[in-house]
Amino acid sequence: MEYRNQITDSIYYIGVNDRTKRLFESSWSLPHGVSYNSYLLVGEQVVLIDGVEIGTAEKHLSEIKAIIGDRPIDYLIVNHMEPDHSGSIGLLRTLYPEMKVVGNTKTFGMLDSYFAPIPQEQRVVVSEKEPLEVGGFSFQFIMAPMVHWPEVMFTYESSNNVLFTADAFGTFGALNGAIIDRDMNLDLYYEEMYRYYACIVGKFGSFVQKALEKYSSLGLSPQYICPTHGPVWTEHGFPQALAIYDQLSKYDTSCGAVILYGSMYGHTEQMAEAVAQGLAQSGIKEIVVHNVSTADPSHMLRDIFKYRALIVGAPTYSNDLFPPMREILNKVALREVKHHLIGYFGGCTWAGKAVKIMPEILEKLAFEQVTDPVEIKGAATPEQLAQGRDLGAAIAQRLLELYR
Ligand SMILES: Cc1cc2nc3c(=O)[nH]c(=O)nc-3n(C[C@H](O)[C@H](O)[C@H](O)COP(=O)(O)O)c2cc1C
Repeated sequence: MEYRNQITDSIYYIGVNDRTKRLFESSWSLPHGVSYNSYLLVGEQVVLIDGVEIGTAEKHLSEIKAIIGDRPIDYLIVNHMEPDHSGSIGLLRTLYPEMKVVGNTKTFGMLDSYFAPIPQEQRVVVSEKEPLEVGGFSFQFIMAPMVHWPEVMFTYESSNNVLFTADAFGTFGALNGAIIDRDMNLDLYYEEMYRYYACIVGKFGSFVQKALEKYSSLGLSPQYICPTHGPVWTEHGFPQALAIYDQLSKYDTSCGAVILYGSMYGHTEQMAEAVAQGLAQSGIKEIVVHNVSTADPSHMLRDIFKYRALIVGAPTYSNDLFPPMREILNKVALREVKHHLIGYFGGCTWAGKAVKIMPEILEKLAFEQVTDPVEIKGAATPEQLAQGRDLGAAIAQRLLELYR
């Protein structure tokens, strides 16, 4: 007998795993793959909630066919227009030309920019005040703007008591057999959630907070929470997923430090080691050191979202800051990371620019600078290495004050 991933009597999981793509959004590594989650509601009428990335559309369509055969899809609800979910809409509309498309006004603005115009009579424009009753299902819509993109909305289906949350509560990691959280070991998905949040949602903390407040004010207690990536959540795993999203969107961090250094010939690296020693000798146990030239940017961002202190060090390069350091600091600035402690150091051989340029970049981040920078020319002297250890110790002391 064929197996289908059924969540309730009328809701099927029809998402697709992608273990081929190497970089999500052409930017973020996928060592454990990713799932594009999509849901099919089969009642008196058929309702599809979100689609998949176009490269995986064939698998998605064959699953739809296996469930509904020749029945049409009557409605497509679009919670999120990012092409990893909306990429297959053009194809779906070709195959199901009568299908009505459900979205808010912003959704339709985006649909019009990506696809051939949808006839007016097939557009169902919804809002928080305009629920939708179709096919024996009762849908309510909760706008969640900028929980990644401006048009994002959550859809609540009350007869099944299921909430569809677009990218919110999503995580990297393909689904390896099981779909629902209670049927799998969640360690990997929670860990990947930090990386997913930092890279994908990280800039929009205040919007995530607003969406979480709205969700809690509605007093819903859904039996399933269905995001567009990663496991389907129940009361078994959802509290921890919610806690991670809440913590990260408040920029709440733990007592620890991330050292990012760039180094071509090892001199700046030696200073990074000294700073790490200073932190460790002062009692900080959570210390992560990344070489910006070789580290995965998603790992650096994840760790910056986890830990309170950031210490950066790089050499001067053609009268500028070593380019890989500029790149990662741009990524940090883009995410509007808040409430961090900062320290920095740099090097040169003839005219030190790195330590002059760094404050211009770091100023925009508005982090708390704990102590003066350390600058080296050529190789660090024993005194300069001691200053590096002191820099680490000063940051450790401030961390310990904050997390006493
Ligand atoms: C391509 C290149 C460009 C550099 N440009 C400058 C510069 O503009 N000003 C300067 O004082 N040093 C410059 N340096 C020297 C480095 O800043 C110096 O060698 C530093 O110690 C390198 O640190 P590292 O050993 O951690 O790589 C340059 C070095 C290289 C390889």
